[in-house]
Amino acid sequence: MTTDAATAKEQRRALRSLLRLLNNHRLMFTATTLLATLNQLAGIATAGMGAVVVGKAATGAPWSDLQSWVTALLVLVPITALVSWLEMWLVHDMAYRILADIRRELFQAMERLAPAYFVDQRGGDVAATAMADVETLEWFYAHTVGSLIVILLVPTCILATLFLLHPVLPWLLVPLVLAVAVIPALFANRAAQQGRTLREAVGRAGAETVDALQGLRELSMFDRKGFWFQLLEKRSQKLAAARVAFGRRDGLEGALAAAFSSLGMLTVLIAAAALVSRGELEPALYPACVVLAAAVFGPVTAVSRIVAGLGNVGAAAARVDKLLRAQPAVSDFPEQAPADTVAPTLAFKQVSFRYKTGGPDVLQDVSFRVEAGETVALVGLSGSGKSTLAQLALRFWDPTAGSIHLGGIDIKQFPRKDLNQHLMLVPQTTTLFHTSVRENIRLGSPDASDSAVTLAARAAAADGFIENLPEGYATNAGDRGAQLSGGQRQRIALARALLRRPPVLILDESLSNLDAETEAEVFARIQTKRAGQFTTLFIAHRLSTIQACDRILLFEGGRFIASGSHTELMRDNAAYHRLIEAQARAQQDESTPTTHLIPGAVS
Ligand SMILES: Nc1ncnc2c1ncn2[C@@H]1O[C@H](COP(=O)(O)OP(=O)(O)OP(=O)(O)O)[C@@H](O)[C@H]1O
Repeated sequence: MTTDAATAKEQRRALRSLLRLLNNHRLMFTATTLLATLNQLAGIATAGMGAVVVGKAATGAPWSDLQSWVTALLVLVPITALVSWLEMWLVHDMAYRILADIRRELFQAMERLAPAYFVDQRGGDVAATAMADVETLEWFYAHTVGSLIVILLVPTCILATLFLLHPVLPWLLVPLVLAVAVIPALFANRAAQQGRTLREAVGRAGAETVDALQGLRELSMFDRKGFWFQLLEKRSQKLAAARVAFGRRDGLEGALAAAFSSLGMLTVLIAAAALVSRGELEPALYPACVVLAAAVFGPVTAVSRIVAGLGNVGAAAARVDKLLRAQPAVSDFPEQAPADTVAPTLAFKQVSFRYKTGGPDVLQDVSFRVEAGETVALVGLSGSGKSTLAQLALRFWDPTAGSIHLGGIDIKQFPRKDLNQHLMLVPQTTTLFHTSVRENIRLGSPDASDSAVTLAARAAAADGFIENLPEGYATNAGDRGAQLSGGQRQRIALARALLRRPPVLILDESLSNLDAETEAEVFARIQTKRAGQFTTLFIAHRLSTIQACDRILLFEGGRFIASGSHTELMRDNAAYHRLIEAQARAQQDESTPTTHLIPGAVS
């Protein structure tokens, strides 16, 4: 099978799969299909009856002969308009309801797939699928599915009417009708490939635009705005070229359909004229024959145009379907919580992990246990696997080997929402939303009272600066927290986590943007709120934080190599000793950040 044919097959499968969404709107779909058929038939009947009136008037029929036709026409015209309006209304109502259903399914899929699946995806491209690709499907639901049913009904009715006028006439038309119907099939594979190129170009342009917007500051600083705008320009041109190529083929199909339609009408025009001159057809019916011959091509051409556009719609459907059917990195979250109460202990048992099959082992045979109420520091060189450990504990990924236990229970036995109740991660970089600081803190605890929010902010040492913001807790954090400093964003993220009172809390360099004094204050407040009761893991580079923890777990090259207090490790462990010496050297060097264990390792 050629690539084009495989693409077309994949798109047909995606479109078939999206047909299932009509099931929830069966009544509406039946009504719109009936209305579409009625609309077509009423339009053709109006044209046909008009032609009869013309024919009769031209052949000198008396007014009494015309009166009933004219009356019927006067009734039919407003009914046709009404049916047409109803059809347009209902068909779009149905289509946009289905688009809302698809977006709902897509957002559910994104939730299921996050975060592992999206590590390899471009945000703007995924956004283009959720917005532009879904919008493209409107054409499929509003103008394709019902119309394909109408194509079978309406031309059959017209050909039957022509048969009644003279049995030869429909047979002259059938081959040409079939030719018009077959044109899109001849171009289907090409159309599918062009549609795919077009949708990919839309996605890529979206991804590049989002990248540029998010990185405008960096592009400005490094004087690369021109380069990036050139790239955007190139993407735009590629998108335009994809649209032109699609339009050129689409236009050719349209021209061929128009040529066959005209040929069909011309054939009937000549043949009916010959029949009239031989006395086999009433002269008064001659205009009606020509009008019906033209009308038979109306729906066929319309559907041929619709099918010609299906390459674009099919490609959009394939992108939507791919996201809907993607498999999450972690599956089988059970429905039932394994226990009512869970002790806040965390244990890694012989855990190994690699991000990709065939990739390097990021963690190798890691085993350790953190007891309830302990405050532990995870320490190691940059890239030694500390963040990976934290993400495995949250089940963003599953270990390649070994297991992770919360309160003695394998975390695979927890439903996702339950696991998130017990275990919370404040990542290195956090996202604040374009809403008030209060709502940002309340993100994971929507029912929390204002005073609970204030207490959480206090525990994160965020209360002081929040109260000084122009509108206090009601101040908008800006787009992704743009109106706050890095340290302020980190403390809001910490308050957000503390508000949920997670039994096990992992802070992944979540205080790295704070100065040493503020970090020490935040650390002390966290300890006051949690020590002895809850378990806290600090992934940290700053010596003061590391020393203040009950225990230090040392990692090197993806392996857990030692555990103990600062004094014990300084005494017994050469690797730890080296790390601390590096820190001491850094402190002596004024040009080097003095508060970090690994120079330049703040990520
Ligand atoms: N999504 C990913 N896909 C493939 N490799 C990854 C991915 N994320 C991290 N890695 C790799 O895994 C290794 C461990 O990374 P990790 O972020 O866990 O280290 P870390 O100890 O937290 O480092 P740092 O202190 O700099 O934050 C690194 O070599 C990194 O390149």
